[in-house]
Amino acid sequence: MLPLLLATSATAVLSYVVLYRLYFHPLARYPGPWIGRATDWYTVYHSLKGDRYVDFVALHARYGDIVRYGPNRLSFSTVDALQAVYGTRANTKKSYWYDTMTFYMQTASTHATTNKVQHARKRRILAQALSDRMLHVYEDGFMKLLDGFVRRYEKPAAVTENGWSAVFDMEHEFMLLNFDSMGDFCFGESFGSLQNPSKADMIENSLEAFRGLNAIGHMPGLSWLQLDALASKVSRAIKEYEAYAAKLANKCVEKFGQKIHNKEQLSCVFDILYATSSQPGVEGFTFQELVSESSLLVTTGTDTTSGALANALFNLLNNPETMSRLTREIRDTFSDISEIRVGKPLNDCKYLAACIDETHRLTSIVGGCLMREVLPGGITIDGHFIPRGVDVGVPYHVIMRSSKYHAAPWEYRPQRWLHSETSAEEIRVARSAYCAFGLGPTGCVGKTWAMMEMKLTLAQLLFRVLELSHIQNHSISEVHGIDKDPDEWIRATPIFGLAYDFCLKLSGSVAYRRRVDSKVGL
Ligand code: HEM
Repeated sequence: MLPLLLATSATAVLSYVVLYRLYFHPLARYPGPWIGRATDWYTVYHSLKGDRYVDFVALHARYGDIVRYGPNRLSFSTVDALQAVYGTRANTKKSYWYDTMTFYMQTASTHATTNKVQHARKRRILAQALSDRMLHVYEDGFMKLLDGFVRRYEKPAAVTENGWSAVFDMEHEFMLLNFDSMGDFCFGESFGSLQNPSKADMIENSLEAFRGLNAIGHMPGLSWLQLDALASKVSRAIKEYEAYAAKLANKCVEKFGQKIHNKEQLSCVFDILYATSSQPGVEGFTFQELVSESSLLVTTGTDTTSGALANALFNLLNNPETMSRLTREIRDTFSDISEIRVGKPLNDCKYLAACIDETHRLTSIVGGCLMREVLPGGITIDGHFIPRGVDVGVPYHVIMRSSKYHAAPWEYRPQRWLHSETSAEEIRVARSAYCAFGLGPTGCVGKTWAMMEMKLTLAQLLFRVLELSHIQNHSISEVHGIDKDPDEWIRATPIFGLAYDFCLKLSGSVAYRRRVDSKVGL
């Protein structure tokens, strides 16, 4: 009798919750899939499946500019929403989703800090270490790694008789390069994964494990139900990584004293953060915060930049004319590989910048919808008042491929960003919907460095390598799961799904023929 009573009560409560959410909730008038309006299991399912970036495209195509995809969640697809949700004056804060990071880390990094005051404090310090004028400090370390990276394909063993190299998984190759470069950038020493790829296992394990953490972020109840075993791998991977980062940080502190004593230049982000934090009157980072900040920079900076490079290569390989034009620009601008450095000639490569912008637009590395919680006082988006407490966001793959803002939005057309080929008005409209690096006070603080790494890597690669070709053929519809003629999107190889919301990586297995002439000194 008791079990029956309990089952009946549970069913009654559940029915009440579902009916309330569907018909009486303050967001009840907004359209969306009924299962999503009723429960966050909808989002958990898609997070675990890793297809939220595709799902948002389908949801907005079906329901319009506003979609209720969770009981308390709204997704928007307009420029007005971008500003209202993420802009400088947005009355929002990072949502609960970011707090899940602190389940497993001792101290929240800037990225994981949801308190606006604390976030602003950390961000001010971080911005000093990553400002434009610091680029030259980090440049030498990166150039050395990049040289080793490009040369690695020049070893005789990598080349077959007909001049083609062995096949490389370029997404993985870029990951090793960027992992090492972030080690150098953050702690002043490369992780050495280009020489020994197993050194990158730590980061690869943690990425796959983020799948569970991501799901919990969308439904905190999962952790109350002790289902965070889903993320136990995250916990292990992050602990292992934190211990490693703490070791590196201690080493940096030791070296810092010597550098000051010998009047040497401070050369890594940790040094700059440590120096800034030690200034009198500055509410700087504690040692624990320094470790957390630098180690988290490594993960935020590795996966994003390497993924974006992989996506750039994917788009170029699938658009041979664009590849030729870009290669011409690089080779007309530089007459020797040693000239490809940070500076004006590289910045003057307008087509290179356009190819990178177009890569971010069409194949944004940010997969899902970065959530913000509406603060007291609410916000108004496109004339709709959204009350406090609601989670709001704009999915990148929707807004950056919207025909409202971009002509032929599914085509890779770098010229859409060039004033010589596109009207100022079209560019203004497209820019207003461009958000690859986020916007406002929580936008990417590493953007300048990331863009520089991408420009240098692509320029060096296209300067040195004669020809690149995809080896394995998979259609883009396999990658994106969208209804698109595969012939338009030839030869893509999905390498990495979408374990974490923050990641869409394409590219694939690539072989190359190297350029053999005096200019590249081979
Ligand atoms: C192509 C490469 C990159 C892309 C597309 C990218 C994109 C983004 C985006 C969209 C955000 C906002 C995330 C959010 O709101 O949750 C972000 C934040 C951030 N990015 Fe990047 N990023 C890239 C590379 C980098 C690099 C190289 C670094 C480090 C040097 C970096 C450090 C950060 C940090 C620390 C934040 C958090 C900022 C804050 O909360 O104030 N990113 N990035």
